[in-house]
Amino acid sequence: METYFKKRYNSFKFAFRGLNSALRSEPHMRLHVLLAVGVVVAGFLFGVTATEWCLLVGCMGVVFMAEIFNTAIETVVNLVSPDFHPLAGKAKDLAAGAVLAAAIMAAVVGLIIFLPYVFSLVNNYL
Ligand SMILES: Nc1ncnc2c1ncn2[C@@H]1O[C@H](COP(=O)(O)OP(=O)(O)OP(=O)(O)O)[C@@H](O)[C@H]1O
Repeated sequence: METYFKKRYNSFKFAFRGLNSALRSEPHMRLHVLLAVGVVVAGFLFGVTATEWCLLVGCMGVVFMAEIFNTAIETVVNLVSPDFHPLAGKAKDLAAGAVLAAAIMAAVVGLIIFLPYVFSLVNNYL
């Protein structure tokens, strides 16, 4: 039983090490976190609904996840193919494309949620 809990504890420890490594080594990851903080601040300022919070948090999670997978794929590609190879390039381009797709979708969801709040704020001041 102790071994079971020790293994689970280690799994979490390794996963947090992965998160820490992504944050420390990836400038893009830090940018995503900065943008997410901006979204959370805007969410509180505009008083978005519970459903809107769920959508925003879901989008942030998908972007973080895509960026971390992208980093993992880049790392493995660098390990197995340090020299130039078209397939290595394709794998990295695909992983980067996944991040871009997630970021575009998150931006669209953000605009759909926040634009009406911004418009009503502007209308109140006009
Ligand atoms: N071993 C390789 N063989 C062929 N093309 C490669 C190789 N390594 C990188 N590339 C090409 O260069 C691009 C940039 O690769 P790089 O490893 O610099 O990632 P990056 O853009 O710095 O990623 P990030 O900024 O997320 O760390 C890749 O998307 C790919 O097109």
